[in-house]
Amino acid sequence: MAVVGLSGRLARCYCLRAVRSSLRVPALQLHVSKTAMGASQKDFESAVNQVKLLKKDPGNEVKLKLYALYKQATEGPCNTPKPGLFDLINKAKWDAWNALGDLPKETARQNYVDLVSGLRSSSDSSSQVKPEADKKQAGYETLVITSEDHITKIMLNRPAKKNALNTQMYQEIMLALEAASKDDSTITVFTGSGDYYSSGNDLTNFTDIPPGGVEEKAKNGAILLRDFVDCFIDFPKPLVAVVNGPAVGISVTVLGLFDLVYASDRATFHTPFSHLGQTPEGCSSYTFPKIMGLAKAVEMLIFGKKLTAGEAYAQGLVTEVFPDSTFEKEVWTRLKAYSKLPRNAMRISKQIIRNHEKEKLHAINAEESSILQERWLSDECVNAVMNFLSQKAKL
Ligand SMILES: CCCC/C=C/CC(=O)SCCNC(=O)CCNC(=O)[C@H](O)C(C)(C)COP(=O)(O)OP(=O)(O)OC[C@H]1O[C@@H](n2cnc3c(N)ncnc32)[C@H](O)[C@@H]1OP(=O)(O)O
Repeated sequence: MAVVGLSGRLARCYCLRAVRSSLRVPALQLHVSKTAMGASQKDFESAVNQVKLLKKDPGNEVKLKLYALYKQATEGPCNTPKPGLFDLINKAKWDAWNALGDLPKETARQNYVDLVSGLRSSSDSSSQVKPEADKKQAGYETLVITSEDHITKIMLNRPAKKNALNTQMYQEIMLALEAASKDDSTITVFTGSGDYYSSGNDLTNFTDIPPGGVEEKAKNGAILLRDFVDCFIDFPKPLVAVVNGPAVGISVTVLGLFDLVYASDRATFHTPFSHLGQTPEGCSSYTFPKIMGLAKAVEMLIFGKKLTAGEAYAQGLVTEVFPDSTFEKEVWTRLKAYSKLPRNAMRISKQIIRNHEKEKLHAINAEESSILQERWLSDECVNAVMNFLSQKAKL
């Protein structure tokens, strides 16, 4: 029977990954924040000096993070041969640096500065009260959330996996949106850490099969998807996407539910659903034709045409495109100005604009999720996911 076959193949995928992860040192996840404006060379040099003055030893894990960020900030991606298996210290340092992948130098520099600033405040801290600005919210593993200038920034933070959304990240985003809807910020911003905005659904989500088998997996996935997209439909404040790099799959489709989409000219927008044996989600089957017209929506959603930032702007999916070199600076200057506008007026205006369609969007979301539940069990989808996972397996 087809289902038994699929289940077996997914189980084999799972084993492949288990072997693979047992052979590899886990990637370091850097939970450091990147403030709105990039750190200057002077800030970076000052942070390098401050490390020497720390009163408390920060421990090996943090020292490795500092080492890796320093190397990435000064030399770029890891460019030295991997040390031998028994050269433990140099191997740990190499692994930490290598785990940063293509993280841009400026981001590494900023993350270094933020990490040192966190270390300084925790080492001087006991008696000090943290300033209101730039508070990093604790308790999230896949996100870095900061609040500054009445802006809550939710940064997807799995740069080594191109910010692919795993189950934990979906859940944390829902929690973060719930918290942001109630905090005193005026606007909420999504962005990505590293060179990608997001590579969409983490395809390894498909490998973790529960005792109820692939049907239960698909059912849980559909519930998660529906709940996740509902949070965007219902979000009451202006929601802004700062698309710092390529965006794939669900990270593109939900953009139709955002109020502003600012893109770097490095960003691309790709929804390869047919290639993956899947179908549109995030209400894109409705929002995309409405935003860009049926012909262009079909090109993206059925034929998987990848748009440049300029094309996405021309088709109305993106509000404005900025040169990558000035992207962060220009966008955050703009957002800081907007965040000073009266909070209630913005919230009520959003309600007036969006409320007519809420019910319809919820119905569309339910339908898209239920269709995907079936799709995930199809041969087409299973083969596409297996194909990706086996190409990426480094055995
Ligand atoms: C429950 C709700 C479900 C909602 C459903 C949503 C549908 C979608 O979102 S469909 C879109 C799914 N995404 C993709 O198909 C993208 C897959 N990834 C890629 O094609 C490529 O990785 C890339 C084009 C994004 C980047 O290629 P590049 O060569 O630059 O880098 P890589 O070496 O491939 O990636 C680095 C690292 O990251 C891992 N990774 C990247 N994307 C994903 C992903 N979507 N899922 C899982 N893992 C991903 C990749 O495997 C590499 O990991 P390793 O360094 O460990 O090999």
